[in-house]
Amino acid sequence: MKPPELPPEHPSVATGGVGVLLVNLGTPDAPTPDAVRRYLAEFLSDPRVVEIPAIAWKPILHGIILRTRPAKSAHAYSQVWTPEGSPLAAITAAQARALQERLGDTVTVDWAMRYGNPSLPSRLQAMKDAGIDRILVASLYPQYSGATTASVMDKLGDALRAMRWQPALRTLPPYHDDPAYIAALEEDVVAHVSALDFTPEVLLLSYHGMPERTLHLGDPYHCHCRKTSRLLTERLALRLPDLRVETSFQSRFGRAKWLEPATETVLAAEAKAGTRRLAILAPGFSADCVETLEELAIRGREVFEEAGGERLAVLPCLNAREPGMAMLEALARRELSGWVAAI
Ligand SMILES: C=CC1=C(C)c2cc3[nH]c(cc4nc(cc5[nH]c(cc1n2)c(C)c5CCC(=O)O)C(CCC(=O)O)=C4C)c(C)c3C=C
Ligand SMILES: [Fe+2]
Ligand SMILES: [Fe+2]
Repeated sequence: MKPPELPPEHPSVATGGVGVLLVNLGTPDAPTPDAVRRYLAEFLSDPRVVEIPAIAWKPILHGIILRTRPAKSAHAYSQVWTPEGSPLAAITAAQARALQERLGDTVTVDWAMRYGNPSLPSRLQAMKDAGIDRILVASLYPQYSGATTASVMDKLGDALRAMRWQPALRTLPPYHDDPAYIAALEEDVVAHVSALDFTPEVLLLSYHGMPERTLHLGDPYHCHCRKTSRLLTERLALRLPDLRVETSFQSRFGRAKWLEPATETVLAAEAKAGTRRLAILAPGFSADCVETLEELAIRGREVFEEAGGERLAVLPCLNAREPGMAMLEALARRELSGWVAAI
């Protein structure tokens, strides 16, 4: 039977598209104190990130932190800023372009940030307006934590609540122990370590820290990090048998106890104990950012060298290079199954 014709004044409606929305944490729009203050105000007001009751936290945030930290952080950002903007945004955009290439034009790939720009609600709406009504939201956090993965889910819920006509969504599960992720890290570490002009004695796997309390409250983040380290260590033992692999947590914030050991403590302790050549990898970051390029490669290096270390290599994150993109393609194809015929 012929479908009834739409009345002539009916607007055309785009539907039926499938998309992937890559999401990362977010970053300031510029390496200036004002832009950093705007970014930190949004980020540090998220109760998933700072789990202190608002009545106690707001005066500290607005009275102290947002008055002092933006200038310090803006200096850190200005040391790593690129012609394409913040490294985190530039690399996430490059990952989206590379994934688009790999998936072909049956799937539309876009990217968004949890905090700052391009915002998650704006890109979700833009995809829906373009007729993409089945969307895989892929948060680029291999290890689950309430502060990251769950916060993206909260924001998605907020965005959906404001939409009359919602797209169907799928979300990428944490992939901390996925063989494709471990294989990408293994391949990348072996390639980078073999290309160094020195042989590191130690590979330090440095993850972003979290308040220790979150572990006791049931957040699986610490276990996910430890499992990634264990699986990667097992693989590397076969390829680089003389390399000792250690794990640490960086980026401590505030006065509470954070997960240990702290990266800077390990860097100093290793150097003092006689380690002269060390490589660091940050497997929990899918893209290089201020935490790897400034905190590890600039400040971490100072700590290691001041304690007697001689050579430090900060290995790049998976970024948009082949091993990491092959992994993202494999994860995306798996999660899109049934939505797209044999892509
Ligand atoms: C209570 C504070 C913070 C928690 C908890 C936290 C968790 C967390 N963060 C990442 C990933 C990134 N964090 C980045 C920067 C950053 N993180 C915090 C604080 C907490 N993070 C601050 C204040 C900042 C800004 C920089 C600074 O002022 O020191 C970044 C880099 C962003 C960039 O623009 O380059 C990433 C990525 C994870 C994975 C995580 C919990 C697991
Ligand atoms: Fe952070
Ligand atoms: Fe940091």
